[in-house]
Amino acid sequence: MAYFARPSSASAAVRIVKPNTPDESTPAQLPSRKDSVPRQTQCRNILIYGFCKFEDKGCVYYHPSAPDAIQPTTQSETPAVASISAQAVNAPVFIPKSSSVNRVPSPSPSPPEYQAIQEQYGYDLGNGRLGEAATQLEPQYDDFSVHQDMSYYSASSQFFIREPLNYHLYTPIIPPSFVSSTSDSHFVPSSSELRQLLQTRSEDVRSAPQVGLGLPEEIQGYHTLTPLDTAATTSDRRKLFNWSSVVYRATHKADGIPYALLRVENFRLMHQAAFSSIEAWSKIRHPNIVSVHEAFTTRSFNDNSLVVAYTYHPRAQTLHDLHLKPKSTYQNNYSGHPQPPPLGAIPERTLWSYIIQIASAIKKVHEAGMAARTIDATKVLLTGKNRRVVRISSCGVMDVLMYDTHQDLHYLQQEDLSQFGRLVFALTCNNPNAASTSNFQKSLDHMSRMYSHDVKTAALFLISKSNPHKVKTINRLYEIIGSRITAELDDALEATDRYEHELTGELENARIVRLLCKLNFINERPEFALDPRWSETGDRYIIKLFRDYVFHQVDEQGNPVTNLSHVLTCLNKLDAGSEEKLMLVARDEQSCLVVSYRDIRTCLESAFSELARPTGSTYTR
Ligand SMILES: Nc1ncnc2c1ncn2[C@@H]1O[C@H](COP(=O)(O)OP(=O)(O)OP(=O)(O)O)[C@@H](O)[C@H]1O
Repeated sequence: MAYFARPSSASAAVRIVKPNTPDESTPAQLPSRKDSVPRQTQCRNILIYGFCKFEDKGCVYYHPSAPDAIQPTTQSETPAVASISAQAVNAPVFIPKSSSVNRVPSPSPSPPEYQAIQEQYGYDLGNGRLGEAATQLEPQYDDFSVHQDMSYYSASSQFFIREPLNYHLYTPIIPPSFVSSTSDSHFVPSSSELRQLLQTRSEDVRSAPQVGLGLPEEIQGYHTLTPLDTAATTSDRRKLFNWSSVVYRATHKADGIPYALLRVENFRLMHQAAFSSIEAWSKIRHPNIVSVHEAFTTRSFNDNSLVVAYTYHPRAQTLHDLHLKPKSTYQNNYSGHPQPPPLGAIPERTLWSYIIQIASAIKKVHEAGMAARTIDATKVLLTGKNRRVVRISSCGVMDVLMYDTHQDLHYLQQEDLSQFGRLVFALTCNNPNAASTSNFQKSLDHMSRMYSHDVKTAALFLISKSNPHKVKTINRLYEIIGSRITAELDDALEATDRYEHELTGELENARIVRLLCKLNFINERPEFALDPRWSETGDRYIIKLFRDYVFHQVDEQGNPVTNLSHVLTCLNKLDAGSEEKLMLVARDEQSCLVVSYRDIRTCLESAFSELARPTGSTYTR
């Protein structure tokens, strides 16, 4: 067998090739200085295997006695060169046993060392969502398969040992022990449901509008108007005070982002100053308030319409549609007897979440010297089922509509709290009119039976009349609900952990995509620099063989191996520049190269920078 050191300084690859007969030549496969070998260079077999089978059979490299052997880390001297000996050329041909057996053992570290690293850092070769995807795409690959490379550290001696990756370059998934719960929680659904949720939202944003609705093509830069109202007919629509309103989803041409347009029909703006409140609202940013962007009037709907543009929350549902629309027999079911929560009753934990979030929004608005004026089940949106975030919508529109009435701010703020109280009554009793005089006592009894004393106290405080001795303010509500805020905060923090956990799983994806892009930029570019053998020589050839190793392996029956975890493992190691060696086999199986992932990474970087070089590159045509 003949060994050729790849003379390029960029790579320490060991090339093992079938010897050529004198008239055979493979100029393109071997680097230009291929016929010289460094006689004083330590044989790479010593480095890799600890011995060289061919030491006495023609191997031209230096074979030190055991104590003299140069450790891999110190091997950086300038190699001397020498010609290949005749024996070397006639050495037996290396024939790989099977194309899938490409692993080469590597000397360090010891398995316990690696295990310690693994335990300490929770390091996972196939980490990330793509790792999960592997199991999803390939159900036949069980957990063991995804983590098959970790099996090197089983007791069985038939497994090879791998070097650890540069684990500091990796971001392991947060170990489950640090995430209080990875299952469905108050705020965050299970991983797969979260995925589905995000997909449905994205689908919602891209859904095509109905045709033939006679809506304007574009108003004030907003196009693709799609009505969002759930009312079956126009007459079923609720009124916004005395005005009919309709909500559209529309995309703005400047940023391509969808917005919710609230249109008030037949409204004539008398004073431009009425828009001053919209300006004030557009400065309010709060997680429980649907952000206001702008307002304008238009005649595009063949009337005088007022339009206010808000942030669009895909798949948002009003609390009314979710909890109060008649769909169960529970509505107005005041039997007077204790009863289990009926189907559709809001669990107390959820109710508190709503109360705390709405209170927080009102506090923000009142502290800004404004009033919300739309604390109503038809205007509070739930944006996401598990992540029970509620947001007050339609803010600012009442200020414009009622501009002429000049209402007192204190009165409006008191009214916000009363509206809030009526909302709590409605939600606890599944009845929009639960706080009306005729229903009041029955509703209170019902609330007492179904919910804790604190709910009743908060609801009564909110609908009570303010008096000089006991002024009703949002801050006073906080004194009542304070003890419940801790649970909400805990859940919110847990949700943050969960989201970070989910995000971490996605973190590596970008690196993998970048690597794939680079590989694809480089591979198969016969036209580059008018050189049809561009991919067949030098660094590019190694990259091409690596691509085959990663993607084009076949099993013993010749079937393509489509194991995504193998792909991810290889790409992760390439990205980390692991010193681990692998054997790359030419397609004709007549030659192979032993290289480290670090070598391949160097080749990749150099080939890519050659491609990406702005000047001097002829690939600009
Ligand atoms: N900012 C928004 N993002 C996403 N959806 C929204 C937004 N604002 C309102 N919607 C949706 O638009 C629909 C209509 O909102 P609207 O305020 O008119 O409610 P409504 O009074 O219940 O309507 P309806 O006229 O159907 O009775 C609701 O289903 C609501 O979920």
